[in-house]
Amino acid sequence: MKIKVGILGLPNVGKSTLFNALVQKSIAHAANFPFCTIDPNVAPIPVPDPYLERLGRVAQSKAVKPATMEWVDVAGLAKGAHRGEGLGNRFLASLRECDAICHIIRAFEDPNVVHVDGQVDPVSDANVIGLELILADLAHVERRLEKTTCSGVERATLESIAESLEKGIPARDLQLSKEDLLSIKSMGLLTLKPFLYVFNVDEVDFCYREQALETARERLQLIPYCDLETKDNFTIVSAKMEANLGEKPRETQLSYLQDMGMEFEKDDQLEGIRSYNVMPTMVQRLLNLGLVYTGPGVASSRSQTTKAYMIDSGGGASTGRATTAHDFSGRLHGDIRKGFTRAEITKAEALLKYDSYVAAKDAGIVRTEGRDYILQPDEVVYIKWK
Ligand SMILES: Nc1ncnc2c1ncn2[C@@H]1O[C@H](COP(=O)(O)OP(=O)(O)OP(=O)(O)O)[C@@H](O)[C@H]1O
Ligand SMILES: [Mg+2]
Repeated sequence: MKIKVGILGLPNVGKSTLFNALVQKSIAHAANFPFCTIDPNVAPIPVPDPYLERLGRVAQSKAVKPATMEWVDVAGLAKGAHRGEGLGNRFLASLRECDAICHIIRAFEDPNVVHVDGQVDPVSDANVIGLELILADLAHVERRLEKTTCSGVERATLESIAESLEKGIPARDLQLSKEDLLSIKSMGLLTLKPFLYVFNVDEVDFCYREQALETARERLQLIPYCDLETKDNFTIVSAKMEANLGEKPRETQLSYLQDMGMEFEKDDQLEGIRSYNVMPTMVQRLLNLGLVYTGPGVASSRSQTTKAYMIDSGGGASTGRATTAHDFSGRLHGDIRKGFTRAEITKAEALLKYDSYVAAKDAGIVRTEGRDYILQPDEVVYIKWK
C-alpha cells in the first residue's frame, strides 16, 4: 500500500523547510522568497514504529526496514491561482494523486520573512487556500462534465458536487455514498481528501506548546472551509526550529530548547515533538493505517531483513483496501503469492516476550490462518508457501 501525502500552503510559509525536516536531509531548496519551489520535491519518510527494531532482534535479522510514506512538497498556491495568479494551479495535479493533504499555515511573525499579502493572518490565509481548492475542484469537475464520456452515476455525482462547490461547500461535506465516491475516484478531488492542518509557529511559541496548540485550536474554529469532522487533525511545528536543530547531538537539542523556555518532563519527550515523528503519526491516524511485520519465522537463508508494511487498520473500512493474507503475500513476492498455503500470525507485543520465533511457537502463541484472513495492525506474518 503506497501512501502519498501532499504539503500545501501559500507561498513562503515554510513548506520546503518542513519537508527537509521530515526527510532529515536538505533536499528541497528553501529560501525567503515566494515561489521558491517550482517542481515538486518527493521523498519517502519512515513511519515511526514501536516494534520494528525489537522484532528485528528476535528474528536475528541483519537489517530492519520501516514502512514509508511518500511526501510531496509543491509550489505555493497563491490567491487568485484559479485565474492564473502566481504559478496558477496546474501543479495541483500532483496533489490530486495524494491520499491526504497537509495544509501548512503560517503563524510565525518573523518580519524578515516575506508574506505574500504583507501581513501575517493565519485564519485569512487558510481561507484563501480553502477557497482556491474549491475553485480548482469546480473547474476540474466542469471540464469533466463537458465530456460526453461522463455519464450515469459519475455525471449525477459530479453535478451535485458542482452545485455545492458553487455555493462554497467542499465535496467532503456532501454525504456521498460508496458508489458515488467510487464513480469519481479518478478525479482526485482535493476537497474530498482528508486534511491535516499544521500551524508553522515561531521557535519561542513552539516551546510553549500547550498555549500554541490552544491558539491553533481557536484559529481552526474560525476557518469555515476546514473539515468539521477533522477539526482535531491539527498540530503545530516550527519549521525554522526543526532546521536549526537538524541532526545536532541530542544534548545540544535539549539545551537549545530549554534555553528557549521549553520544559521537559521526560527525556524521550524530545523525539515525541520532532515533526518527523509527529506528522507521519498524525497521517497514520487520519487515514486509519496500521503496521504489520515480516521477518520473524523466515529462515535466514531466505531473508535477513525484518520489515514493516502499512495496512488499513479498519480492514478496508477507510481506504476500501482490506488486506487479506493472500493479498499480502503478493506484496512480498509473486512466487510467494502463487505458492501460498497458509499464514502464521502472531501479535508483535506477544512475540516480543520470547527470545526467538521458535520459542514463541512452542509456547503456542502463533496461530495459523488461511488465504482470506484479514490482517490486523501489529501482527507479525509468516507466509508458508510451496
Ligand atoms: N517557523 C518559522 N519561523 C521563522 N521563519 C521560518 C519558519 N518556517 C520557515 N521560515 C522561513 O521562511 C522562509 C520560507 O521558507 P520555505 O522556502 O520553506 O517556504 P515555502 O513555503 O516552501 O515557499 P515556496 O512556496 O516559495 O516554495 C525561509 O526563509 C524559512 O527559513
Ligand atoms: Mg518551497
